[in-house]
Amino acid sequence: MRDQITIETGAEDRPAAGGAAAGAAAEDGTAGGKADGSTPRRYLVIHNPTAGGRRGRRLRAVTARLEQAGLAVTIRPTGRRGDAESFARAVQPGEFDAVVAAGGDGTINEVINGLAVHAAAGRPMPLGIVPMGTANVLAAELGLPMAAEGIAAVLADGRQRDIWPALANGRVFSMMAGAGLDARVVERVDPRVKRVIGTGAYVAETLVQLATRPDHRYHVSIDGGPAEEVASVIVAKGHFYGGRFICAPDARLAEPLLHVCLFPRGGRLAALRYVWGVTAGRLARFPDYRVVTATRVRIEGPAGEGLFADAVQGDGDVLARLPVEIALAGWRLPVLAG
Ligand SMILES: Nc1ncnc2c1ncn2[C@@H]1O[C@H](COP(=O)(O)OP(=O)(O)OP(=O)(O)O)[C@@H](O)[C@H]1O
Repeated sequence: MRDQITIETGAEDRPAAGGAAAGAAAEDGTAGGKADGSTPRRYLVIHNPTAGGRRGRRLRAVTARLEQAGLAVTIRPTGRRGDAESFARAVQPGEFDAVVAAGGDGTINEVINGLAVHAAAGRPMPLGIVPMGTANVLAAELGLPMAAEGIAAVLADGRQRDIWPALANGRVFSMMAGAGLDARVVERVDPRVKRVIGTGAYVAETLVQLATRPDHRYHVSIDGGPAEEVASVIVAKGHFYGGRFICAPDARLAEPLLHVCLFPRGGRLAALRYVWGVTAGRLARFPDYRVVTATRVRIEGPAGEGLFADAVQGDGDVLARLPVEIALAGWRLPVLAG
């Protein structure tokens, strides 16, 4: 059954769009495909070959298992930033039964932004995930396995769970968005260092930012209320942050609600204390730290003051610039997550 895996090398190799409409999301909660099994389910795998220090072996093991399970897999490698989103957006109704993002949280975020077009139009295309990044926060939040066998089993099983993404100035995020220290770290972290030392690169960049950055203030308005001044803010859709740290313990992907994490105190010492609180799991005990639920958040900040103070990170990449309007996207995305 070797011919059930197609690996594309360039745009000219891509099959024409179209094909039988198998239905993106079957009513039984599994990915589409004919009930009698006569047509193999077709998965498009969008692969970032540069993600996570090139964990290509994991993807090969996953696709081999999907092939054994009788699925038709098309692998479409990205060539540059933005490709993953374009590939996902270009999928035609009925062309594939699911789109699988093989990469880190940045690539998954791009694929979700591409799938947003289908979901918003009422034709949601299920998302699958092969976690291949540094932190893999979304995979952790969904409780996905990290080994090839487990990943393939979840994808082949086809069972779906709905998540409620959110928007930051029109860009979709699934896990979290933030302004302040973490956004600056995301903007400044060196991808080459990340490839070598993994999540340690974020720790190193956080220390650099703490040592060098001036103290910026941000104004956060929740559900149209009065603006509150903070040093940093994270708007969470899931409860994990930056790996397996927890900022918003009650945030759930399956709930259409934003959890706004407010870090009010300014200054380097306070920032260091918050970083320690997050990494040591002590944040909830800080009397000045608050988490507020919301459906709409506006963040204004030191736009134009330089030093990357106006970056807004979403799912671990810079997604927008301040001022930013954050709100629920208003549509659900089915995810192959067992
Ligand atoms: N072929 C490519 N070449 C360069 N950049 C790419 C390519 N494909 C995707 N990207 C971009 O690279 C960025 C990082 O990718 P991704 O998140 O998948 O991997 P990572 O950085 O190793 O993992 P993590 O986000 O978990 O740290 C994303 O923003 C994505 O848009």
